[in-house]
Amino acid sequence: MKQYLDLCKRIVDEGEWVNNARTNKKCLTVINADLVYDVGNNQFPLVTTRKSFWKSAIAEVLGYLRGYQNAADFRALGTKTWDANANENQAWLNNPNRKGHDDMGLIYGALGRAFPKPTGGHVDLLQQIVDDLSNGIDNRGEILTFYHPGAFDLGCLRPCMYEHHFSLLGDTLYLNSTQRSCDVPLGLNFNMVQVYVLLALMAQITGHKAGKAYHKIVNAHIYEDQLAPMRDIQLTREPFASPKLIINPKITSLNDIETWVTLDDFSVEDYEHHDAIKYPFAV
Ligand SMILES: Nc1nc(=O)c2c([nH]1)NC[C@@H]1CN(c3ccc(C(=O)N[C@@H](CCC(=O)O)C(=O)O)cc3)CN21
Ligand SMILES: O=c1ccn([C@H]2C[C@H](O)[C@@H](COP(=O)(O)O)O2)c(=O)[nH]1
Repeated sequence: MKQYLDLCKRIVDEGEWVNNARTNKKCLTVINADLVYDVGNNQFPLVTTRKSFWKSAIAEVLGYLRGYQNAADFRALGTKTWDANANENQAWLNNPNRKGHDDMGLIYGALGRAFPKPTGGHVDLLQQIVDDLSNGIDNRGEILTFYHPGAFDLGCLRPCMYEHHFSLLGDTLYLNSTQRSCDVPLGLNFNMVQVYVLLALMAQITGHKAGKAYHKIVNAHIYEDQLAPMRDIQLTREPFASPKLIINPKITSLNDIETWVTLDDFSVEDYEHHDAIKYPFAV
């Protein structure tokens, strides 16, 4: 939580204004931030200086792992967070590749679970990584990537957290996640939860202890209309102690995640937080 607040404060104190053409908004921006989550010791990085809707964040991860590409599937899991990008973004609405209402196109897991090969066909990157790690193999390239520049015009948004690299040291699993662009008030509140949950789940289903997750952010920004609530409300609040995330121990395989896991398989204990803050969302 402290590292999150430090980053918010750094943007407010040292950020530079950058015009963003896609959203037509200005962003107060810094380059490079490195966050670390101690997953092995259950230091769940949930924001406490406002109410965090952590279930939505986990629903997004489950959708990515299942390769979903439709906002209705994300809603069925329990989050509406992809509705606006699927249905309100004018560039995507005008794109002839969009297949109707709620279609998100080739994004995130749709790529990671079926990455197109130059020679034709696809590779299921996630299944390969799960198989390797389950057999104790780390080939120094256990990389789940959602980044495919040739597919940018086939999806509603380029992936923000675009790469997750897993590593084994003995029986401990580590994760390095890379994010190219980060909406710190809204997106990062979720992305910290997601990096944490991804390592915890992958360790659980591949039979390893979870170590640390290292989260690299390149462009970290606050949109112009989010600055006042961040600076004048959220940053004036004292954080509470970190809560605990509990994951159903019956989740033991990728197939479980694909077939029966729901948000009921996750709970948070001892979550003390300040009131909700509704930040504007840039489509
Ligand atoms: N501008 C922008 N920021 C983002 O963080 C973002 C995107 N676009 N587009 C793709 C996804 C969608 N994400 C979202 C979308 C909405 C919320 C949001 O509205 N959060 C509210 C309420 C969440 C709820 O009730 O479930 C919040 O207070 O956190 C958060 C992340 C993260 N990503
Ligand atoms: O997981 C996510 C997804 C998206 N974001 C934010 C980062 C940016 O503010 C927008 C994406 O806009 P681009 O023009 O494609 O950079 O969404 C996030 O923080 N986390």
